[in-house]
Amino acid sequence: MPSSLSAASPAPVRLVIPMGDPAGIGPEVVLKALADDRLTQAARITVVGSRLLLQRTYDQLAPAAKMADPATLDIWSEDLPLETLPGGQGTAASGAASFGYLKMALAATLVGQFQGIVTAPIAKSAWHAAGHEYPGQTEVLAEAAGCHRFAMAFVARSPHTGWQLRALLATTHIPLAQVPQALTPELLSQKLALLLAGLQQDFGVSRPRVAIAGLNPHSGEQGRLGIEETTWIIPWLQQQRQRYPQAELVGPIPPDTLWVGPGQAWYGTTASTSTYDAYLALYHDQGLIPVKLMAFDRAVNTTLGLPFVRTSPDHGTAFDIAGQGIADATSMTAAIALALELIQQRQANQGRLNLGNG
Ligand SMILES: NC(=O)C1=CN([C@@H]2O[C@H](COP(=O)(O)OP(=O)(O)OC[C@H]3O[C@@H](n4cnc5c(N)ncnc54)[C@H](O)[C@@H]3O)[C@@H](O)[C@H]2O)C=CC1
Ligand SMILES: NCC(=O)COP(=O)(O)O
Repeated sequence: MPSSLSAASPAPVRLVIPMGDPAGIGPEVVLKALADDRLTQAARITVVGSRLLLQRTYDQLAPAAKMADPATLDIWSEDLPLETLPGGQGTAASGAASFGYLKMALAATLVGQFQGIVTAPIAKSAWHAAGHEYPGQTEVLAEAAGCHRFAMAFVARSPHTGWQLRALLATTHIPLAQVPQALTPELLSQKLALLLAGLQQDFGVSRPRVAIAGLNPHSGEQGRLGIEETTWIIPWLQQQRQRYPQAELVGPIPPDTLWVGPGQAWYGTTASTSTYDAYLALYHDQGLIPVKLMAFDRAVNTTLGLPFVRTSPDHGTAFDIAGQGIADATSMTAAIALALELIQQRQANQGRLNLGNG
């Protein structure tokens, strides 16, 4: 929990949480996270979902787990017949419901009712079954905000050392075979620009140091194990160094050794060889395997480039354990806490701008 959270913010921060797939662990982790008074005192939080389901989740699980009582929450309820939800699997009905919650939260955020959205997990397969062919929530948010440049980043603070891991994925939900075609100098330039802006504006890092992964084993071993590094990634990186003299851009680092420094800094096992303010991974699993290995219980997914703050837990709907009361809400709690931090940081930036203009 960041120490910067305070109930004494100048204006109450307003956050909205679409409840995610009703057949997954979203309702449970939302109620567990909202049992933390530090979060509910620091912001006015609205949940968009099914009041009936939240109540049923509370009635079934609260005796054994610390949960917010839905009666005490601000809930915008879009109720659905609970008998249409077979427990523990995503369906067209659950996908339609979670899509509807997201759209409702988004519409209210776009007209300024909320400064941030914390999305609980949805199942892409359930969305597709319901006819919503989006790769994920990120693309729905970006499209509605009219945002063509956006990026998926993961942030986690080590409970062992306090070090903050930040990783951005250059490509996300596409088949692995499409990654080499999808990766272009233009795309990487766009993602790097978003990362540097996010580090400076949202995380207060004025002279960012960023490590950029290679694509191939050993970063191509001088063309013997892949040619992308020599044909364009290394020349592209040279250009970016000239473009951003205030930043230190290191790479392409062999993708396996890239994560040695973060692992050491995360666990504090040995003196860290080298760490960076952020890591730019070229595809989903190149970034998310190490992030989840270190921080599955607490990493937060955040979207850079949107006009509002968006965070989400790093885990999915966990249909296999839904309704059992054993879902860990640490990542959901961290997602709400990070949203509050980012909103406070943006308010502080705005305050500085206003003072400068005055
Ligand atoms: N933020 C989001 O909306 C995300 C959604 N997904 C979606 O979730 C669905 C399931 O994806 P999976 O790959 O199975 O990942 P998953 O994260 O739902 O589950 C992976 C494993 O981790 C466990 N797990 C997950 N969250 C947990 C928690 N809070 N506490 C305890 N155990 C937990 C599950 O029981 C399962 O064994 C997919 O449809 C995927 O699209 C996946 C990742 C993020
Ligand atoms: N692997 C991250 C993930 O699935 C989250 O995607 P999104 O719904 O936040 O776009």
